[in-house]
Amino acid sequence: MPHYKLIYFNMRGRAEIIRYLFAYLDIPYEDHRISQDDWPAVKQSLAGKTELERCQVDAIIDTLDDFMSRFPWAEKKQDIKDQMFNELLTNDAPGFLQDLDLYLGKKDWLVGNSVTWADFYWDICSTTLLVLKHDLLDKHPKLVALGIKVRSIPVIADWIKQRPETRM
Ligand SMILES: CCC(=O)N1CCc2c(cnn2-c2cccc(F)c2)C1
Repeated sequence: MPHYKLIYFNMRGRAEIIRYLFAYLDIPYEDHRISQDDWPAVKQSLAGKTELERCQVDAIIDTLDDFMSRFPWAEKKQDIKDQMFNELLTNDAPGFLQDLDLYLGKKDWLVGNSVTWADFYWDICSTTLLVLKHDLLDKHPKLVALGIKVRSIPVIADWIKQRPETRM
């Protein structure tokens, strides 16, 4: 049984639904509650170094998630699903990727001068998009290089090595 650790603040908030599910399914987990005193240090380790960078990280995360959320993942009619996926990958993805490529520019990372979870999320989303369209990033070598940089971070590389192999 994997060891689950739920990290949130000492409040119900957005975590309580997860706590209910763990309780209902009788799944053991560590209910780690970050104190207000510890939050500044934890927050700094997770995101950008300034408020502006943190906003930029959030904006990129939401932009990636919005695009990925447009795919009808749960569509049961395969012909409809295929058509919608193809339209998104053919008609919408090029403009989305052009914008992201422009935003990355000549930087090493999407935000600031060190890795953030925006870079992580780009690698996660682009890995799935490449499964769907293998040549998707052929015109975006800098975006490909960003994914390679993320996956070369030792602890990320270790996770990828040990995670279950799944198509999506
Ligand atoms: C039936 C459900 C299903 O096939 N999937 C669930 C959604 C999903 C998959 C792969 N990426 N992805 C995703 C990632 C980030 C944001 C987002 F909205 C979606 C596969």
